Amino acid sequence: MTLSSEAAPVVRNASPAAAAGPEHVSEPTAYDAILLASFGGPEGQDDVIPFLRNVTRGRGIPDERLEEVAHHYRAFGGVSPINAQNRSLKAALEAELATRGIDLPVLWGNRNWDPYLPSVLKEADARGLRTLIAVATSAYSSYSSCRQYREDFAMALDETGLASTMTIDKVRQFFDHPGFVQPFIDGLSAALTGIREKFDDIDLATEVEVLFSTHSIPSADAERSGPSFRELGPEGAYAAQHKAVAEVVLMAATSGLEGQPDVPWQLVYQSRSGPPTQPWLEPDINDAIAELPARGIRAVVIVPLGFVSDHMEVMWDLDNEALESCAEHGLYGVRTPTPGVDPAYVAGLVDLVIERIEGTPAASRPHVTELGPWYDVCRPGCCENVRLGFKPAVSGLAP
Ligand SMILES: CC1=C(CCC(=O)O)c2cc3nc(cc4[nH]c(cc5[nH]c(cc1n2)c(C)c5CCC(=O)O)c(CCC(=O)O)c4C)C(CCC(=O)O)=C3C
Ligand SMILES: [Fe+2]
Repeated sequence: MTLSSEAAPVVRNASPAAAAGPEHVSEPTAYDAILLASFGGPEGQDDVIPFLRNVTRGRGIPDERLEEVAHHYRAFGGVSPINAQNRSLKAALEAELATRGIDLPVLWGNRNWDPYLPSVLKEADARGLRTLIAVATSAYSSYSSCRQYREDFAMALDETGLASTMTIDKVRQFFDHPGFVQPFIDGLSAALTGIREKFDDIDLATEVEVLFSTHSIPSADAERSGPSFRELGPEGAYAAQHKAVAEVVLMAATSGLEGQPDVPWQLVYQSRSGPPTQPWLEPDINDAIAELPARGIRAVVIVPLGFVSDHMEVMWDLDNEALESCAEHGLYGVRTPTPGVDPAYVAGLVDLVIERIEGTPAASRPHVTELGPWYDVCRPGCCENVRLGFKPAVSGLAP
């Protein structure tokens, strides 16, 4: 069943089974294909401005301003690492599905660059694939990392005329799924061991700081992240989810180290954009780094907790800018890996699809924080954008 496109604000294209399920978990569903949905990125210098126009569409940002953002991409030949990451991830998912004997095609579509979502939906329709389960390359709850994907699915269904014949559900936000979390634990554990080997006199409990870094978002978006009925503090589900995962990662990474040191840590934000008058989540990672020497810190581990793979934000804002900030302040700095195509992560994404096919009860769903397992179908008002206004979205419940 699909609700008509005029009927907003309502759930559109969430399968009736999904909408009817208990609070967290939808009914078992026989999906035809996985839709690997991502942000997209330019693949050459000529793509950069058209890509940025896509990202900022509807916000009237002049090309001159876009050129300022473009210099990150220009420095890498106009090529974002994100598409190569997604091609690898698609291949890894296909290999994992084949190993498990699961016959489920993986379609890859982006919000902001080729292959665009509408063309992928047309292809799916032509192949008779009409009940899709989306895996978005984004783990946490916020407008940019969840709802905007759901809105763009709804838009693509409208644009292609498939809204009444195709269903797009979406796996739960997987910030606390063990498959996503494990690569961060492994990376942090290796980095701390490496620091101990490099500086044999260093005290991990007083001279090292772990900076868990994620994308900053407007404070107004943070406040509205997650379902409106959950009291998760003024920075909403977005910050709460990151903090909860950071604690788990730190605990697991240090428990294997000799003496189980209590390593200081904080959640920091990066890649802020928007006008300076608009409040975004803080502290910025570079400001946080500047404060560290005065507290006797000698080494910093940057854990890119908000990123599923090596995006431009990781390559530029962390490896270029943040590690440079460390050097400027006389700090030894190291950045740990993103999940990328780590086998635990790939297997975890497949598990997230299987739990939807099987309708696994909430109690049996893996999750490593008290906040999860997150909802199969977004709750009323979830991650609404107060700046850009209401748009219909799939895979969510009406207020
Ligand atoms: C939370 C979050 C994620 C993580 C979730 C997810 O992974 O989806 C994310 C991912 C990404 N963001 C990306 C790139 C960009 N994001 C922009 C702008 C913005 N991002 C925001 C937030 C997020 N963004 C916000 C609140 C804005 C301001 C726009 C607004 O007011 O709503 C702009 C416009 C220019 C600018 O404003 O700087 C660009 C070019 C790329 C591709 C990188 C590559 O090529 O590797 C990726 C994966
Ligand atoms: Fe972004």
